[in-house]
Amino acid sequence: MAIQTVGIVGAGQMGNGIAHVFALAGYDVLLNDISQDSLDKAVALIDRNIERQVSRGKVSAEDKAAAMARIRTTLRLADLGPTDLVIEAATERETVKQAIFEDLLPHLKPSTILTSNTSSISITRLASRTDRPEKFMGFHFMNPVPVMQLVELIRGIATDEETYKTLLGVVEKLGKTAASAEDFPAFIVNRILMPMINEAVYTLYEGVGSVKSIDESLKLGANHPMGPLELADFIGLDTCLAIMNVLHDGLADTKYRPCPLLTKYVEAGWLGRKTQRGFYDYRGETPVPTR
Ligand SMILES: CC(=O)CC(=O)SCCNC(=O)CCNC(=O)[C@H](O)C(C)(C)COP(=O)(O)OP(=O)(O)OC[C@H]1O[C@@H](n2cnc3c(N)ncnc32)[C@H](O)[C@@H]1OP(=O)(O)O
Ligand SMILES: NC(=O)C1=CN([C@@H]2O[C@H](COP(=O)(O)OP(=O)(O)OC[C@H]3O[C@@H](n4cnc5c(N)ncnc54)[C@H](OP(=O)(O)O)[C@@H]3O)[C@@H](O)[C@H]2O)C=CC1
Repeated sequence: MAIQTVGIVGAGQMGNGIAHVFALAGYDVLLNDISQDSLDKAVALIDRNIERQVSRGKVSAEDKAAAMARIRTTLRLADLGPTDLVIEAATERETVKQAIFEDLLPHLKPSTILTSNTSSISITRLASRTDRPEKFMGFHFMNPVPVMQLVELIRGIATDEETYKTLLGVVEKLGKTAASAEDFPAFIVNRILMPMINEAVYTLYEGVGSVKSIDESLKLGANHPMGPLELADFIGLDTCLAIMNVLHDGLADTKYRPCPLLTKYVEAGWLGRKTQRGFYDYRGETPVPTR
């Protein structure tokens, strides 16, 4: 199936990155959020990020102007009805995602492919509550979307071959690389990455190391581009906790129990970079560890 128009639900860090790469690849993008402020911030951020690509000679000024002209925003979910592909990238909470699909379904044309950028939630379960489980897939981009090469494609139990092949073609057009994962809690990347991050939080909780020593150890001792606590702040501590809860509940194994310190940070509203405070405090000129 040919895809030209793409609706994106949720204009947070993932939604704006996804809009950025789709617009640059020539797709018409309609970005939706519940807050006008989030939509405005997302468009301003996309503009800044593409401008940086222009200044580095990676994108031409004409291509930037064309991409920005392809991005429209709306507060009304129903406006996404006529799009060919919908990518849901709202908060990592199953009830939020289910409500979005429920509200969207009456407005969708029958051929629209529905996808979720969820980090962990069952694609089969989300799909089963829609009228088109065969046209439903997990479409999992990595953060920051304009930089990361991988897209995980997750087929639910009912996803048909045409939907899978269509999304494979989209990933190719974006210039990214697809990896297929089976539909089990947190798929591949987060099944492996998130327990490591959670273990880093336990290492902090038990006093084995400080924020600084844990991050430095993994950066200098294992060549990770970011330390695990810095990466957790970058992803969002609410999202990290949500993924650990899905692993814990879905696999029923105590080895996935979320660290109580991670829960405490989320309960404090210290969600990482997006709220200016997490394992680091970002309110000053340079990040300062909070423990
Ligand atoms: C939770 C999930 O469900 C799944 C996930 O996404 S898990 C998270 C996966 N992501 C990671 O693991 C990221 C780990 N970190 C990294 O790879 C690197 O630190 C990084 C790519 C983010 C930054 O790299 P760096 O070398 O330290 O910084 P920097 O030189 O400033 O950036 C490299 C490039 O990325 C771009 N960039 C960095 N952050 C960006 C952002 N948020 N948005 C857009 N572009 C960005 C920079 O402009 C720069 O571009 P050029 O090559 O054109 O100069
Ligand atoms: N962060 C990461 O590294 C990655 C995250 N993901 C997944 O992507 C999704 C989004 O994550 P991320 O962008 O980090 O989260 P953010 O918190 O940055 O953004 C979520 C956005 O969704 C909006 N939103 C909430 N409810 C609705 C709704 N009903 N309709 C429309 N928009 C809504 C929020 O609005 P408001 O702020 O106004 O509440 C916010 O703008 C999650 O499923 C996450 O697991 C996938 C890969 C990587």
